[in-house]
Amino acid sequence: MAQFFISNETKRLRELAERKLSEQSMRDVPDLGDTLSQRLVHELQVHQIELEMQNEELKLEQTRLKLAASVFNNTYEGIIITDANKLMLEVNPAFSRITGYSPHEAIGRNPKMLACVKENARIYTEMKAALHAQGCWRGELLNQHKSGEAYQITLSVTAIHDEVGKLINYVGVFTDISVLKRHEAELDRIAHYDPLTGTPNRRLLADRLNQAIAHAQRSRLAMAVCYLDLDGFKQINDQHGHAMGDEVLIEITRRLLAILRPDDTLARLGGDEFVILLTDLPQQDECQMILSRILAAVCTPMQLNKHQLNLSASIGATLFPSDPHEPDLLIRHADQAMYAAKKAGKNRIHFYSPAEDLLLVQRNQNIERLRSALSDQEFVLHYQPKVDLLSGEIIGLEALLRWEHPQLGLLTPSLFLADINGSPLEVPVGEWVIETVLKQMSAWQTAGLHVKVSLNIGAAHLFQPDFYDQLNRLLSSYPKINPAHLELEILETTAINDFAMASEAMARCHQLGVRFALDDFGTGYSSLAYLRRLPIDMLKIDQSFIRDILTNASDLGIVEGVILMAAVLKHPVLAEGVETLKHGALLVQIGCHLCQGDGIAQPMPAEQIPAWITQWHAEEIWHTLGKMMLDETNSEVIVENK
Ligand SMILES: Nc1nc2c(ncn2[C@@H]2O[C@H](COP(=O)(O)OP(=O)(O)OP(=O)(O)O)[C@@H](O)[C@H]2O)c(=O)[nH]1
Repeated sequence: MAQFFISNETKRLRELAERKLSEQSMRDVPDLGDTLSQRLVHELQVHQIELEMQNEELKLEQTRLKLAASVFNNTYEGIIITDANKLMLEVNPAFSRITGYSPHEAIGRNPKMLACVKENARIYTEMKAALHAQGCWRGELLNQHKSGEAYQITLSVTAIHDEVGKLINYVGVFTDISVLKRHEAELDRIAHYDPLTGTPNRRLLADRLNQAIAHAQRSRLAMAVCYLDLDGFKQINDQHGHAMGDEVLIEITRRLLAILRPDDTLARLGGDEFVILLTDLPQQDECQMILSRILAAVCTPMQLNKHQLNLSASIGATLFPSDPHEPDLLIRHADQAMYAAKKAGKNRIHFYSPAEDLLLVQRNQNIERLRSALSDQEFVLHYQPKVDLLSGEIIGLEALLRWEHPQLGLLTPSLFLADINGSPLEVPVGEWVIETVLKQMSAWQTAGLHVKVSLNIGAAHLFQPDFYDQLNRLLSSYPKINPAHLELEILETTAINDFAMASEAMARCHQLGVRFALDDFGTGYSSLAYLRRLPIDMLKIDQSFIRDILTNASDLGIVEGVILMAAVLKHPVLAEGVETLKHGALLVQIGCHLCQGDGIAQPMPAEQIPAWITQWHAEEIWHTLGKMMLDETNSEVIVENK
């Protein structure tokens, strides 16, 4: 066969030489006639041209080969040439650089010696099929350096056939892409993982949640989306610094991962908020069990930098498919349930319930409506007088919130205050109340009416870090008002449940001159020791005790006890909810002469106050109370007491 090509090549060269000679002869060769010598000369000339041409072509070929050799030797890519049996015939220097094997160690062996064969098993099957069908393959493989270190390559393999189609060689060209892969992995890590804890971030959580939902649908086992938020984490940052806060988050992550199974997911959404996906749950009990273990793990005291920290968490959970919604909504439901756990007192697990959800939706609508009520100035304040039934003195007024609803008319707080409390509206509404009261006091003062006013302050408002500054700013803008004429009423439960915060906030505001009253006194079963340490100027006995004192001996007993307690604490005491003058008469008799209630005056708009005051002084009702006690009230009480 080679012979065939050689003679063909010879023939081609001869023809070319003949043609070249005939062109030349026409120009410069003298005509020697048709003799033997002429033919010989011709033959020689043709042969000479033939040799020159061969020489030329050899030079060209040599240049090409040199170039090919230079590429083979200098290219950055590793090159392997094998025989048809895939045994290496030639490798280039880049091969040795990448693989760690010298040509001597490689030649005669199968290139699989370079690879992590087990990891690449599927790829080899694909490669074999592609080489068979298309004569080439391109893809990625995991190789192992002579030193044992794994590295990733892209490889393209081409099958080489001879002129008649017989497979004679394979040529493989490969590049080490480990650095590229490491960069890729780094970018992936940055995009999908939380840098502090190394757990998936929100984006990866979305992927995992989709997978978990698909898995739950296939397996027919439930999946739980759980939202975990540490309780009081801000305080750890504030007390011990952000770096320590970070360490807490890392330690919490470690504890949670120790409990979760490999198929579960722990993601950090930011701050102290984590989402946990629990898969393959036969029932809710199982979920409850795992979450209880998680809660216990969070609560186990933590020793960090010589400090012992006691943490807890609030967890909300929802189960798919009983909560059959899309991923975003499942996370929102778990978040809502977590919020309910916080509201119920923290350090607990709460499961999402659609009925609760409905209530929440309604509440959010209500809050939105109340927000526009505030901006549209639909809130008003009514004022209820507080009097001394012994002297007849008006000791102050309590400002009470009302909503002048455009359709429903005047609404009392029992219809809307629950929606405001604990909502983002609590502070702005509270600030509106303080400002409106100060404005009103200022207007009354200008009209010659100097009267003390009290208002109710919610816990969330009082505990705002800038409450003192805000109050100070407001008081400064009404310099004619004596701060001691402003009284802030806080609930007994607020003061006691958050005793440290409450006493600190109250003490600071006290320095401004404002006074404090403890509202609903008696409902909190508070210890006297606690109450004694609060800067209180007035105790208000809750109206629930007052309402039935005329007919219920035990209520009367309680009120007598409360009055005694107030005396021990050396604070003035005022009875709220005095519905009739008879109640007032009895209260005076048992030692409480400061009263407030519909029996004296109902809450009224500010503009009616001056007229009421005039009338109160004119009627001098308090002078008749002593008679009332003797004639009627006493007898009723005595009957009951029996
Ligand atoms: N150390 C640290 N703190 C962070 C990080 N990201 C957010 N925070 C802080 O985490 C705190 C989250 O506080 P919240 O969850 O709002 O407050 P909390 O005190 O836990 O209150 P409750 O959840 O109601 O118990 C805030 O003080 C943030 O400034 C972080 O990467 N590291």
